[in-house]
Amino acid sequence: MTAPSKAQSKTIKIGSRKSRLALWQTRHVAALMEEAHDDLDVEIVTMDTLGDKILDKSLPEIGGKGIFTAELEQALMSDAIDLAVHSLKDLPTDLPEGLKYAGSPERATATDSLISTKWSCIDELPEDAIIATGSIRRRAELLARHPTFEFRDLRGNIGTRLEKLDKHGFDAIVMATAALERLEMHDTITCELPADQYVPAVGQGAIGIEIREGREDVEALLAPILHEETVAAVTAERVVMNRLEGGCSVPLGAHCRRTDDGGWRLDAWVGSKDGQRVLHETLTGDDPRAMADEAVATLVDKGARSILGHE
Ligand SMILES: NCc1[nH]cc(CCC(=O)O)c1CC(=O)O
Repeated sequence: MTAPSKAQSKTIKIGSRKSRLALWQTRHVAALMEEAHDDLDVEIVTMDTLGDKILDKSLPEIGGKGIFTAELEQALMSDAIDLAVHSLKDLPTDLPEGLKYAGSPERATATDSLISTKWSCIDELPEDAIIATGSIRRRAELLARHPTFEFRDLRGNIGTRLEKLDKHGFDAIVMATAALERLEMHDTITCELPADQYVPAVGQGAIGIEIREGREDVEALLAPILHEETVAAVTAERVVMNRLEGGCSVPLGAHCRRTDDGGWRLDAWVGSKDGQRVLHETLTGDDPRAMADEAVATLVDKGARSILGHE
């Protein structure tokens, strides 16, 4: 007998970072699991990661993969927690030996949004606008279309970032739409940047659940809360990132979504940090995984690796 009987109450420990967004996402997963299973007790275990502790450096400066995940991964490895909830965007594609990406619930909005108290949207910004963003992808994508914009680094949790907008006199900041929606700060959004022009980060807007390999018990509990379409889309995006060796330190975006006719569309974007050299592939079809392979092959053919600085 492997499945616990329904009458037996089971406790599952979910690991989470402590930020408001991380806790929102973890509570969301906990609620979905409790809804899907009678007699499941969910306990949330919070911890700080390197990315939470070091706030005075940019992400590429801190360097390395997994700066938001390593501490949670140690807890997974020792079974101190049964699953870890991440922003999928922060979960590297190559995971430590013995751990795996278990899937995602339904994705929220994947786009980036512009927030400004001075201007009504991106095309209204002055030529010398000062934009704050910690993301080299956002910077490169904005520079590709608006080469005269100036940039300032921006780190910290969402609340801190919003405070800095007026305090430092920035013209705008750019953040993930999903984060603002989840924290009920949708009102602060000045405009959403269209995903077919400003291609979002791989996995943006999706929650990623990580588990230890061999935990079939946890996989069985997760099965009813996973969203097939989301997993297919983000898996294609993660293939693009993995093949192009893109972490958060190279300007790379990939966005896969269903189209109105029931097919799929994949946008893959790579650029140089200054936005001067850009490749953007758009594919449609019915197999996201195959479309990812094709996008990578085309991008590599057109020189993606040299643009990203890998050769
Ligand atoms: N790297 C930080 C991070 N990781 C996930 C999100 C937002 C939520 C998401 O994309 O799912 C953010 C903030 C941001 O990009 O503005």
